[in-house]
Amino acid sequence: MNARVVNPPFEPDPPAPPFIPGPTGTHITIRGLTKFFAGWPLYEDFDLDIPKGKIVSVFGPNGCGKSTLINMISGLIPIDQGEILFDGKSLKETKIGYVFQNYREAMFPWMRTIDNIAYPLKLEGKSKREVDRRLEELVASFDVKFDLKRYPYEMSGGQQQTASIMRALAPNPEVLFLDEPFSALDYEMTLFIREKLQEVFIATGTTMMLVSHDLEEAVYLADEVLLLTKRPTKVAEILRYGDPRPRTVETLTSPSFIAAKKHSLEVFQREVRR
Ligand SMILES: Nc1ncnc2c1ncn2[C@@H]1O[C@H](COP(=O)(O)OP(=O)(O)OP(=O)(O)O)[C@@H](O)[C@H]1O
Repeated sequence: MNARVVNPPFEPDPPAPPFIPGPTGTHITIRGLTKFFAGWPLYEDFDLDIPKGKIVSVFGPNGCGKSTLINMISGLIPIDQGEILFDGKSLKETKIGYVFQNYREAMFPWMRTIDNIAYPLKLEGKSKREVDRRLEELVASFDVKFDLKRYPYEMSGGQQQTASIMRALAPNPEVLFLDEPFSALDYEMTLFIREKLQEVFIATGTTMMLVSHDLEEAVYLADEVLLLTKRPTKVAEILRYGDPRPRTVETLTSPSFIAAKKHSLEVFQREVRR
């Protein structure tokens, strides 16, 4: 008689590896992050610790997944596998802000700029008094000289991006993600917004993750430069850069800045050629 196996033996999934927390001072812990696009791995079993109260610049070869990384951490793109925790909490329990490269599509065109900035506060159910107080604080800290009653499309690119950053910061996020926030701006506006961002960072200590194509900008703002490999993407190196803040035009010619930039460039070139 032929023995026929009707039900194959039950094989439970292998147990998930134990979650290993990051070192003291870690804000975002990423473990076993896996993401495939069209059957091709972009990230596979990727681990990373992002420190709290620091600016981390993400830099790496074209298409290595810089934007996808911050989009996965911020929940804009789903992950295939892995775990991402913010101070041990899930994304749902964490307040985050996001600044897009394309500010023209980031604002609601039917709302005045001031209402765009107030929008996340209203979503949180803040009273008119609380909203007005927070808006006043933001206007003061960004030294806003333009009319926020105008619609976004009536303002310059730099003014729109300033307003986008104000909106992202309005609810006092625990983490701010910025995807090439300066790449569509002229140099003067880039310098202005970069300084404002640095001032806000000094005042609030908000953890920030910044994707940048510009190595000078990436290093200038960073406490850590996260240098990535080509895909399947790994951490090539994490470069710590500790010049005191506020960093100024003089910083750009300091030996430590030049050394950090040179080293980052060497790692980048090594990875591009690999
Ligand atoms: N929705 C998608 N479907 C398929 N492939 C995708 C998708 N999104 C991104 N990719 C691919 O994943 C890779 C990483 O994209 P991503 O935009 O994150 O890289 P990046 O490092 O930010 O790129 P760049 O340096 O060009 O700004 C690229 O090869 C891209 O083509």
